[in-house]
Amino acid sequence: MTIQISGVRKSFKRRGHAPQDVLRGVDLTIRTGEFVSFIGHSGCGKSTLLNIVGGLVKADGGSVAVDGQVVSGPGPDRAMVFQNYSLLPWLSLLKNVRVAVQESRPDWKKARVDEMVERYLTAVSLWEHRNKRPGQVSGGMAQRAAVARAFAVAPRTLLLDEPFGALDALTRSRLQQQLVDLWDSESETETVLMVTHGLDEAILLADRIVVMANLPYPSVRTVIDVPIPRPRHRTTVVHHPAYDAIQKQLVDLLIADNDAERVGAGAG
Ligand SMILES: Nc1ncnc2c1ncn2[C@@H]1O[C@H](COP(=O)(O)OP(=O)(O)OP(=O)(O)O)[C@@H](O)[C@H]1O
Repeated sequence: MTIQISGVRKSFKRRGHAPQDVLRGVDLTIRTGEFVSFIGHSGCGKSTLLNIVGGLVKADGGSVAVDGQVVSGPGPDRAMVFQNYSLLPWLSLLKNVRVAVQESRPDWKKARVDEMVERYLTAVSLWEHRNKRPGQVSGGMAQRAAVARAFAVAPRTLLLDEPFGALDALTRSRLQQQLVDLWDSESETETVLMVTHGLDEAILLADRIVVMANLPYPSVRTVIDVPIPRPRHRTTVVHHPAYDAIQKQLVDLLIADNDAERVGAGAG
């Protein structure tokens, strides 16, 4: 499904201050089947943009259209995964996934719900832990349950907001692989948008990396193609001839943005 982001603007009111512009005219087209990462300094509006695409936050201006339909709220075609799992702590992993599927897909028969819940809890190796509550499992397992929950509603687009940011490096790398495997599998999920702070994670996973700019002009700074063929593996991807150049470009852009923000803050 094509996601067309056109002139999206957003500002937030701040008590005792002028409203803060968080996004000033974002234009971006995301094609069906793409994996797009969003990177930029803290506070540059990455989560806000993802939430606008997810229909959780309303833009002040501009629009997001999915396959030509303007987004006016959340929908089962777009599932989100957040850094803090956002599982319901009083429900088992199984019930967390099942409740989400039942709410998102009220038209599905029980057999279809059960099949999707089992398929994705099994795919993330949690079926035998399905009766445990989130507080009884590790952070990595809880995040796997959140990933299973997102895939189980069969969204065509997955929106990931720093999903692995709170995990240790080893767990993070396993989950990155599981995510790509699920995306590559026969899942209905075609397109992935992922906010990340990890340059390596962005290069490993993305077809394109959207670098967001900070104040004084928060928007899309540039979009970088990652022409590294799939399947990619973290141990080999770093040896690809394009890897170092992309990493350097990202570092340079982020440093330049830091400097621009300092100048902007000084001028203001
Ligand atoms: N609901 C809100 N009310 C007021 N301000 C908000 C709200 N949501 C976000 N902001 C502000 O908007 C700016 C952008 O926030 P956002 O979370 O989109 O940034 P981000 O790039 O995702 O940051 P991070 O990388 O730290 O998660 C921040 O200054 C934040 O404080």
